[in-house]
Amino acid sequence: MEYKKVAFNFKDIQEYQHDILIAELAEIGFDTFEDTANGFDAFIIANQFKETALNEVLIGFGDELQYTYEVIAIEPQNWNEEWEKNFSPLIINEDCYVRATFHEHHPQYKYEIVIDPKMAFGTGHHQTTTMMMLYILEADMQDKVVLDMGAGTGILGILASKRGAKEIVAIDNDEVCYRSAIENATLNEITNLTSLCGSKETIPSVDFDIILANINRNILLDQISSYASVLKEKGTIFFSGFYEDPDLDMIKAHCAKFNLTYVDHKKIGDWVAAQFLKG
Ligand SMILES: C[S@@+](CC[C@H](N)C(=O)[O-])C[C@H]1O[C@@H](n2cnc3c(N)ncnc32)[C@H](O)[C@@H]1O
Repeated sequence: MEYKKVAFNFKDIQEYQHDILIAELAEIGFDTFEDTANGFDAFIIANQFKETALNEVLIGFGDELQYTYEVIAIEPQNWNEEWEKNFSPLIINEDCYVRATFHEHHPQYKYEIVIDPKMAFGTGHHQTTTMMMLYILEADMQDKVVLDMGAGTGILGILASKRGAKEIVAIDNDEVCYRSAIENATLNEITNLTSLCGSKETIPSVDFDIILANINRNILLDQISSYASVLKEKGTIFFSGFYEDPDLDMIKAHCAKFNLTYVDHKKIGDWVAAQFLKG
């Protein structure tokens, strides 16, 4: 997935202006923001970036804001190269071992997952993936029908399968991830995972027992109603890809509109994962 970064520099931006601007940028598709010394960087999927929309937002501030900005294309990262350079096998909760094809096989672990990430996200090392894996390890997965939304490498669906899930539908809107999930399922001899390329409109009309979605706050807010409509009564959703403040409260409030009740959440570093129950 190609991204663009818009690097903003401000002269004396007030906190309330900073918050309003971020909220308005989120409305036009920016999904991640990182504060910098003199402003912040805002990230957007490259083909969603429209400079006219950005300028309309900025014009709305009139003379209140003095700023400069620069639009920078972010090269798609070759996660595989990065991973091979830096990756060591990962152990989660003592019984789950994630390794690459070039690492040694260790049969003593109850759940061994082999991942070849190529350009897809999902090796278990990112805090959001780790927390989702912890939820999967704690949950009852036996015979469950699972949706893995924003599947990346397919790591979450693969773990769900190894924990006894009956059927997994993995969906990603990135063609590379869609193929990566198929390849990784094969590497792990998983035969009950179907990988689909698409987004919320691709979700099949199946009654899911469990939904896994590690994406980002804005996409989750946009897709929660679709998840709620295919989740069984008393089914569970595990979300990640967002921060505690203000994202968790926004997600809780939106879930409540669709009869999804907050159960609990985990936090590692700045990242959060949360569990909701239908009903
Ligand atoms: C943070 S990664 C998570 C990957 C993996 N599930 C994990 O937990 O490590 C988010 C994934 O969501 C996918 N994605 C982003 N927007 C999406 C959308 N609208 N519909 C489906 N997938 C999306 C991205 O391509 C990416 O692979």
